[in-house]
Amino acid sequence: MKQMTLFDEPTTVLPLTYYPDFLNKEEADNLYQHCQELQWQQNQIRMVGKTMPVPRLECIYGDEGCDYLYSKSVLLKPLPWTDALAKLRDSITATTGYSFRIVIGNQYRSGQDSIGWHADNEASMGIAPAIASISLGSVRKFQLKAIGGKPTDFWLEHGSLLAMHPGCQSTHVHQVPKTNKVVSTRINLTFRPHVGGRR
Ligand SMILES: O=C(O)CCC(=O)C(=O)O
Ligand SMILES: [Fe+2]
Repeated sequence: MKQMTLFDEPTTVLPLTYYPDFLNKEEADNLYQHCQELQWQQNQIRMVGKTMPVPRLECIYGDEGCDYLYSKSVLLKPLPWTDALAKLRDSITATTGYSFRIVIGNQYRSGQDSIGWHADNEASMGIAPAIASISLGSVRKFQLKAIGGKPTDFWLEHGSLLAMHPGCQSTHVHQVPKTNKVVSTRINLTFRPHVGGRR
């Protein structure tokens, strides 16, 4: 007997959820303004024996003592939550059901700022972390692929929320590639859990 199929092509279920209109235009514009006043830093990363500037600006806010070390070389020490970031954290928790202890900001100043293929699997976030990210400003391409698989492209819009579910960081990697298109600033806020520190 011929097997019935519902789809012409095999479909893949991706371990993320995209909410394009998580914030309305006014909320997103106000948050973008607030983010411009955050304490952005130009950090240095050590890779293959060389020290180089991280290709974006970064900032971190969160619970006391929730330090975050990535790529074994960049140590981020959280500043206390601002009211606006704490409010945003709570509304993301209300939508997704996930809890967060820190938020890391990325500021992509131009198309030459980027983040390469990686998974956010630092031990400080615990096992199978859920990560939620808010995008503001210019739209940039975000790619997600299963390890050894082909990328799926997402265009992360102003005011959108992307939730990467538990397990995503073990099975998939993601990036925001450089682009030669003329793009202005994009700000991304990634809310993350943390196993240490004080509440
Ligand atoms: O800018 C983005 O959308 C992704 C940022 C990211 O992957 C990270 O901070 O780990
Ligand atoms: Fe990431």
